[in-house]
Amino acid sequence: MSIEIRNVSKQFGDFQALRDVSLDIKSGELIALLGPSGCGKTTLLRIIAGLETADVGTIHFSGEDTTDVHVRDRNVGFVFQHYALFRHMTVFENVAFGLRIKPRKERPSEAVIKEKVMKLLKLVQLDWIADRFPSQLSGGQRQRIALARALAVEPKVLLLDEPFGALDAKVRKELRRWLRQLHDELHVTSIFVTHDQEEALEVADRVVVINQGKIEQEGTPQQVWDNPATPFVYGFLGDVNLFKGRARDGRVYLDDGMQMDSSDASGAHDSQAFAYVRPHDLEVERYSPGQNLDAQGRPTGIVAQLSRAIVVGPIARLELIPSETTPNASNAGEDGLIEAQIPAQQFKDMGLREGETLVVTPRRAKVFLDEAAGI
Ligand SMILES: Nc1ncnc2c1ncn2[C@@H]1O[C@H](COP(=O)(O)OP(=O)(O)OP(=O)(O)O)[C@@H](O)[C@H]1O
Repeated sequence: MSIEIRNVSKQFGDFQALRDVSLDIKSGELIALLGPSGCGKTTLLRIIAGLETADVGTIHFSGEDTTDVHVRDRNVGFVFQHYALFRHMTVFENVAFGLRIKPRKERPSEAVIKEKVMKLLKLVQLDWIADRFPSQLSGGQRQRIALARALAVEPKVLLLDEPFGALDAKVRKELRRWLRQLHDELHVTSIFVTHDQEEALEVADRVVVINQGKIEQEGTPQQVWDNPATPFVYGFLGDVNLFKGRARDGRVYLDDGMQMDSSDASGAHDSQAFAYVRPHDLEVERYSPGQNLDAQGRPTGIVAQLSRAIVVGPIARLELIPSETTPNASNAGEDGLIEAQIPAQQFKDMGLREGETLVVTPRRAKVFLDEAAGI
């Protein structure tokens, strides 16, 4: 079943939770709604489910307006972060619940229920604990049972609200891989709410980034990662250094003294510029005088002191303090640090030591201009 969301807005008192949200979800797609706490993800999910009504806008399921369709007739399955399984029922009975409460005419026979529940328990790889009670399960097992229970009534749409939010990192990782495999088998149109960018990028066919009730960007995980459309998306998708400066005629002059060409700045006359550089897109070299200048004597990298190196596994995370900043420079992180990431092997081969002076040069930067701030 496809879902068409058109111009949906929702207000709670004075607070605008959703602003003119439009989104098309294809049948069988797995979509991640990604955004910070309070951005409106759950509200959108609840409106799709019919648990909440939009002030403005419509939701269509496969072209059919759902406005007057009651939540129980929408054929939607849910899994929430704290999905309370019925404590007094076994795993088997929990999964069978949705089938047993169907009206008599639609209710399957006991034999069919048994077959179906056991098939679902096999699918979530928990058929061996059918007789246990929820209190005897781990958190990850409980969420898999919650998913089996949601799937028992063969929903056309599956809504998952931070389903792995309460679990530890290792189990989360296992379950998200497992959810992806399950989705590839069943192809139920699914919407997955998360504030964890890694989870969204790994699981979804398409990621929808939401901020303050508005869609900032939508696209495949790769599109969104490679080309964040706004500073917000850049910042939300992972660690990033922000360098401020000014841009003129395709060239960016950062407050740290570094300059670079950027096609993002081609139309700039004299605008404020914000250059975003991911830690692994910074090249790190040992400093020697004059070495960070190009043929015309213009600085291409930032001279900085290595204040801290954290080497864990294959990656070395370097924290650097820029040496030459103009008085009003407020660059990189809020604490003024630049973060670079290089392979741990390179770190060892270079024999870097804390306190050394290095040069960091962006291999790749995305520049956003604030024309309004131009002179
Ligand atoms: N019934 C309600 N009454 C008043 N305000 C509400 C109601 N439901 C949600 N809100 C507000 O709307 C905003 C969006 O809430 P929502 O639950 O959609 O956010 P979210 O992105 O899912 O956040 P989280 O990740 O923390 O669950 C929040 O500021 C919340 O306080």
